[in-house]
Formats: sequence, C-alpha cells, structure tokens
Amino acid sequence: MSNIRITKQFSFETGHALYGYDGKCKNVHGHSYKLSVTVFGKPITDNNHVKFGMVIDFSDLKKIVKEEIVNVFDHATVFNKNTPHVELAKELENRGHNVLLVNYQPTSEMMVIDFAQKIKNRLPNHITLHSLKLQETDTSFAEWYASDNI
Ligand SMILES: Nc1nc2c(c(=O)[nH]1)N=C([C@H](O)[C@H](O)COP(=O)(O)OP(=O)(O)OP(=O)(O)O)CN2
Ligand SMILES: [Zn+2]
Repeated sequence: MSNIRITKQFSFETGHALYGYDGKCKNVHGHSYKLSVTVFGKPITDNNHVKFGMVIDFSDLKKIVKEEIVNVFDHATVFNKNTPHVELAKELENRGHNVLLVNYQPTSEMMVIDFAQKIKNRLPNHITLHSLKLQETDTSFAEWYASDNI
C-alpha cells in the first residue's frame, strides 16, 4: 500500500509581541494565523475497520490539533516569559485576559517548532508528521518539515 499525505487546515486569532525586536512587531498586535498540518501513513486496508481507506480520520487529526494548539492559542496573547514582557502578561492576566507565556520568542518559526513537537507527541505510532505551515499574514509564513530535521 502506498504512503499517502493528508492535510488539515486550521485558523486562529492570536496576539503577540516580539520583545527586543527592531521593528513594528515589538508592539502588541495580532494575526489571523492559518496552520496546515500534513501527516502521512498508509490507508487502512481492513474493510471491517471503521476507518477503512483512511490514513487517519480528519476528525481525529482535528481533535489533536484543536486540543494542543487551536484551543490554547485562539484569542490568547503570547509573550516570551524570559523577557520583561512577563510583567505586562501578569497585569493582563490579573485583569482577566487570556495570556499565554511561552519559553521562546513567539515568531512564526518558533511557534511552528513548538506546534510540531506538540502534534508529534499526540499522533498514533503508525502516523508520521510530515510538515506544518504556519501563515502569519497573507505574505509571511514558516514551515517545519520532518525531512529537514532528521
Ligand atoms: N522571520 C520572521 N520575521 C518576522 C516575524 C516572524 O515571525 N518571523 N514576525 C513579524 C511580525 O510579527 C509580523 O508578522 C509582521 O510581519 P510582516 O510580514 O513584516 O508584516 P507586514 O504587515 O509588514 O506584511 P506585508 O504583507 O509585507 O505588508 C515580523 N518579522
Ligand atoms: Zn506579528
């Protein structure tokens, strides 16, 4: 049986600020992120299996990505907890805002690395994460490929 790649796309609205950055993105601002998740494996050949013909049910992939990423990042503002932005984050949190402190600078590159690890940890053994594409704006995106990270 052939290996087949399948992709599911997600979107979420997230705020962030790049502490120490030398451009406008040092300011708190937000993006309508688009995330494409591609996995590969062999379609199930057992015709008695409820998932017959599927590599992984799109719904099962959706559940993983929603729980690990979309539900966590959507309408949250992400700050690097290793910067003075932690003070701002605490203030916002105290005022009831949805704040996410991460251990990295929240660029698209670093976010996509984080997302890859989180998704890999949740995939069944017979399914491999092939790639992620995280689109920050219409013209800017970062990609993670398993083949680039062997
Ligand atoms: N390598 C990276 N560069 C930048 C990132 C990033 O995550 N990785 N992030 C930002 C800002 O957060 C923001 O995304 C602005 O990006 P940019 O593409 O410059 O946005 P514009 O609105 O100027 O896009 P145009 O379509 O060119 O108008 C900055 N850099
Ligand atoms: Zn930005």
